Amino acid sequence: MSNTDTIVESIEWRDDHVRILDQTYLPNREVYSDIRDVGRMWEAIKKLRVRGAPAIGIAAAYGFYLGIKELPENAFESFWVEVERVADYLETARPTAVNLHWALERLKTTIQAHKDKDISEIKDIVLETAKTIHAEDKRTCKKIGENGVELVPKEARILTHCNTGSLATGQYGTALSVIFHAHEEGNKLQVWVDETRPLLQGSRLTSWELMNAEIPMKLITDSTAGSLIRRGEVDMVIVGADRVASNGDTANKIGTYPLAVLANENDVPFYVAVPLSTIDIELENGEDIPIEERDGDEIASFNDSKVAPKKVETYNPAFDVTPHRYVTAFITEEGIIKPDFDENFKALFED
Ligand SMILES: CSC[C@H]1O[C@H](OP(=O)(O)O)[C@H](O)[C@@H]1O
Repeated sequence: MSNTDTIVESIEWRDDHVRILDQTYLPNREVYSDIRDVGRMWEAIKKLRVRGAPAIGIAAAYGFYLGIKELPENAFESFWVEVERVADYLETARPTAVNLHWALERLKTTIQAHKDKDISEIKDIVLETAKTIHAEDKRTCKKIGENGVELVPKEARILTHCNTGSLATGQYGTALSVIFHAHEEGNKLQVWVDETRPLLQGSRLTSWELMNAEIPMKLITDSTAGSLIRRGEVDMVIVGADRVASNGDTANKIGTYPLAVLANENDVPFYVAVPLSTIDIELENGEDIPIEERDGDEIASFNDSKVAPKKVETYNPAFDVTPHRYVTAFITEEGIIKPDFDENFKALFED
């Protein structure tokens, strides 16, 4: 068994509930939580107990099932009203990662096609579709990793931002899947891991995943990345994404945009690893991507102790948008997508 097959799974359907690895406790404790209702799933997504665009989509799909599974089976009209309400409720958990919306739309479209069936059958279809979305994502992320290996030099110093590993997806990850697979192929890697303030997905989660996989890495502050790039100590940057517009403008964790500009300025390739489920093909460009603004206390406190004066004013956007001109290529399950992104993405989405 290759060591990529032993990579952790952050979310799992178990008989009648969802089991998640609660990422807010990592890396110090591996705490698993059983989620049995849609309200708990909404809270888990909101608090980043489960996080990362693909994982959020999978979690929302299971959450949707949890939200409808107890609905009465003899009240047809109110069932369909509740279906919309549950989907709308889950959509409010986090606005930027398009996978949340994509998964819910896919579930609603699927059951619309079975409107003539009994409610109990429709509930079963929802659960089966959620499991399919989950299984597809594992295969998709493995493929992203396999496709990305061709871009990784035999010896490479790779910089990455936030967490894009198995924890952020069904398994393997996106940008980290490329790193896992290149390592598996025998490439000599060293990964620069941005800590990724304020929630430290890099230091807490990416470090944990890479050390578990025994991949050489060094943890750095976000503000160190620029001088490493300037000094020629970074051979490539690979990040994930939360929403990609049809022209290639990319929303990702805050701090991605400056990395892209610095990589471009220093002729370092900047890659975005992303499943097609994160591409919002209806969106013309990145201007209208909703950017989640989170509680300022995430900046003003650390481990429940204040690191800023009481009542300090804050601004805490969780994502930024990188214009497509700074992206060298996208690494997807369908292969490497180079400019013109508009044309090439549309070709991928043609029926
Ligand atoms: C593979 S998607 C990972 C993506 O999601 C992260 O955001 P968050 O930790 O807030 O869910 C970050 O933007 C990653 O690139």
